Amino acid sequence: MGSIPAFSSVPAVKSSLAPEPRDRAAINPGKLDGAACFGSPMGATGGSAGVSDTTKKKIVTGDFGYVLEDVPHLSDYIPNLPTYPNPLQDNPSYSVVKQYFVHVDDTVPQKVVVHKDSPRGVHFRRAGPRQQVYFESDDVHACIVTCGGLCPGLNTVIREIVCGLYNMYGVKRVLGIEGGYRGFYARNTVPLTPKVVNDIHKRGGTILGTSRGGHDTKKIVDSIQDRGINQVYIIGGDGSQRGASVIFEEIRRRGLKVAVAGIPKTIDNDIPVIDRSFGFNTAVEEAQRAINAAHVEAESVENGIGVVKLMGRYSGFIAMYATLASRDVDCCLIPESPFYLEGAGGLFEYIDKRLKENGHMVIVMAEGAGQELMSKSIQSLDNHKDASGNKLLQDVGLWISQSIKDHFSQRGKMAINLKYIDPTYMIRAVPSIASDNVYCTLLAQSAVHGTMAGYTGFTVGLVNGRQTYIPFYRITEKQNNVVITDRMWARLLSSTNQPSFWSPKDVIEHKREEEPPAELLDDQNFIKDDLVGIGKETG
Ligand SMILES: Nc1ncnc2c1ncn2[C@@H]1O[C@H](COP(=O)(O)OP(=O)(O)O)[C@@H](O)[C@H]1O
Ligand SMILES: O=P(O)(O)OC[C@H]1O[C@](O)(COP(=O)(O)O)[C@@H](O)[C@@H]1O
Ligand SMILES: [Mg+2]
Repeated sequence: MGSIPAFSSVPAVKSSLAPEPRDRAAINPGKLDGAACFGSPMGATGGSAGVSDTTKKKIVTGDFGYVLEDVPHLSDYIPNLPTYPNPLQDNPSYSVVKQYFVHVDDTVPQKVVVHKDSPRGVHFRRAGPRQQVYFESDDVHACIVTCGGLCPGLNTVIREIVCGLYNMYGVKRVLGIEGGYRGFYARNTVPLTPKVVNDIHKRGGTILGTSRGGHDTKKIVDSIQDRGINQVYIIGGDGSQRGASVIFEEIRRRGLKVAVAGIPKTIDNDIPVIDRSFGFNTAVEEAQRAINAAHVEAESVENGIGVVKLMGRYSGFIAMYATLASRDVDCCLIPESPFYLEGAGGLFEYIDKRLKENGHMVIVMAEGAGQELMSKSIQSLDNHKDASGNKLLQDVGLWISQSIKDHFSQRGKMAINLKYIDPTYMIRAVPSIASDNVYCTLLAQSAVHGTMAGYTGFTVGLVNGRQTYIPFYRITEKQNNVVITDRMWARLLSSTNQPSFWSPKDVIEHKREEEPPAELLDDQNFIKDDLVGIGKETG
């Protein structure tokens, strides 16, 4: 891939102002607060504010430690782009809304818990419709692709992108790319209209199909160019967003007027920055059915043990929230919290104690938990990867079930009755629940508003209950994991009463390792405490 023009080629102040005409304040005459100051030509007036022009990152700083991690805009690399009035201003449904258009300088803080002297910290651009758009409706040729594993809500996002483009912006040409990234060059496409997508949110899966692997950037961008596509909507997880990022970079390198938007999808909730991923609540809800079944089976027999394995290759959020929601679970095992089987404080000792106390127990495991404990022969397959490069795991549920059975039969102490339930694919193949459907709608509409306004190279995401545009690198640079020194994991430990499998010395050392750096650009897990947070205001 050739070199990518850095933002340094863009005049500093323009890069923060370009997306909106300067008479925006007259249209939305709300009082500008301090955060809005960077939007005025602050660089020219001096002070501490300025735009970083040394990297591809579009960082804008303001007073009192204000930082905006902004997203690229088509006008960053294509000069003199014309703008058009947003057709929404004539839409009867929206025209009645007071200040429907988002103010040019609206941004959303990443950190909402602050002290009186805290710096204002990192912000993201607020999502939503802009007064001016960079595409004429008739000129838009959009495409949608779904990549990676399934997740409840995929069809809802597809539906709402199509309906958002049609109904809000009068866009008539939307193409579905079938079968994930490779579909751009190796599969068919399907025209998408509101009629075609009308009922799809009631179905699980994705009507477009999906795949792992098959990301050939050059072929994908050639196909985008050949088909005359100018808006690309990519629905997928961390891998897909990495793919979206390189597609965006190649598009920018070629100087094409093509906006690229990512809609983050992960059943595991392992994407950082965002409050939670769509479909996650549905998965947690569906997992309750398996846990209930395990509980019924376990409590109906003597020394009954129900083992449930849930998704979570590297992050145990589904297992943690399903456990907290259920209250029938006696032990939850996740990849982030190492455990051991034998000896004092180990799992076998706890099972023995729990069965003696209560006569039955339920264990919930994330599939990535305890991988390191599995026998050497199983671990020899450890380096096997799927087509996207994700580590292939062995069935930890089967292994732990067998280990528990072996342990109790060898000692001849206690006859146990163990039932293993593996609902892995059932929790992600279902249609999304109502709250996820609403969430998917807002994400899809935010993505449409963003691309129409000329933003590109962004992922749309909920940050502190607000829709935002987040630069790709923030989504892909690290993984969201359960922090076992956070309050949420402590809540879980106290609800199950399971051992932490940690010595006091381990806890102190772990806390030290997890100590968040004091600088501004850190990504603390402050919001993860309230991850489910569906009661928060959105939009
Ligand atoms: N670093 C990367 N660069 C480009 N494409 C990638 C990268 N990582 C993954 N992809 C592509 O993204 C798609 C989905 O990735 P995958 O890891 O399977 O799922 P998810 O997006 O849900 O994490 C696949 O087509 C894969 O080839
Ligand atoms: O068997 P598949 O389709 O590869 O999917 C299984 C895996 O996908 C996951 O759900 C995560 O995948 P994504 O990153 O695509 O969301 C894991 O929890 C699970 O191990
Ligand atoms: Mg992934």
